[in-house]
Amino acid sequence: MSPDLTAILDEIVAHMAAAEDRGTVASYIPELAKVDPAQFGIAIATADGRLLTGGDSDTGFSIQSVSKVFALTLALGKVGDQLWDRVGREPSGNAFNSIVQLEQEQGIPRNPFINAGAIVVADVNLGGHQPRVAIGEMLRFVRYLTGDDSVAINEDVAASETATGYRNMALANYMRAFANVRHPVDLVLGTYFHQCAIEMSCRQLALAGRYLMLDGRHPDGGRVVSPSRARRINALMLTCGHYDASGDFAFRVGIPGKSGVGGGILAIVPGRASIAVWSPGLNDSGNSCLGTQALELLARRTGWSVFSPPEEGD
Ligand SMILES: NC(=O)CC[C@H](N)C(=O)O
Repeated sequence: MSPDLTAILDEIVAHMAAAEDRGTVASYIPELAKVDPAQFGIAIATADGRLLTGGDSDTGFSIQSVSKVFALTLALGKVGDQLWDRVGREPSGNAFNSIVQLEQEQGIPRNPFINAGAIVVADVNLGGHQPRVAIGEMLRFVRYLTGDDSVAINEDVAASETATGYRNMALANYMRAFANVRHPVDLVLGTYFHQCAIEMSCRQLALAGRYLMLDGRHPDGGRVVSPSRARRINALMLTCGHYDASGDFAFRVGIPGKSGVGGGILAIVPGRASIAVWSPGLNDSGNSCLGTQALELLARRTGWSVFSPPEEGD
């Protein structure tokens, strides 16, 4: 029997409204520190074309590292498997902005979902163009996936991170020393900071993720990526999407997911659902505190962990 998603969403929204520990809003990007931690939103786009929403599902937030999924998809479209010569596919076991492995591993980041890996991906997406070309391409891609041309970049957030992104500057310069960043560092970071500053609501983000639940197809019938590429992106989300808490997320939720310091998480249940949750307060690993709890409850109520046996009749 398929789960009663409306009742489950109501339960999740009520539960999150009553939560006392809501985590801490990211403050290292000053513009993000201004966001009200009381908010919580959720949206579920199902494979059969429904869209269910709850809480602050239409409020825009900074997608931050969730953008790494879309950037990876674009970069794989440009250079294919050659990308893996420059970025690994292993969980890092370190914080999202860590630099420690880069020296031992000759400037090759562990995976495309930590900052170092996403900076290499941005370098690929820059592809000899000016940042505004690469940023425009990214925005058009996300709008196409969402089916909504109102998705935009929050320039204040991009400027805020440009002014304070010392760690990312260090990572990019360090990789440039290994020739794994090939464009000037300021251009690569300009691209990266703007992709992180894309603003979306849970409703828009759940819609944008549909190609990953549909084996690489856009719901309009077009192909975004091949089925095997969609499966591989989902595999990376499961193993690397929550930094050094990826194992814990797989243990508690069991669904491929990618988080961002804006408090958003995109989670993909292959063949079933594309889910976006958002609550700005983060836990110690930099992942949304209530967002993680909401997905844990959702997975329990629906049986949507990818490790669950298929439902009878599936
Ligand atoms: N985890 C994140 O969302 C990090 C993204 C952020 N723009 C940064 O580079 O620090």
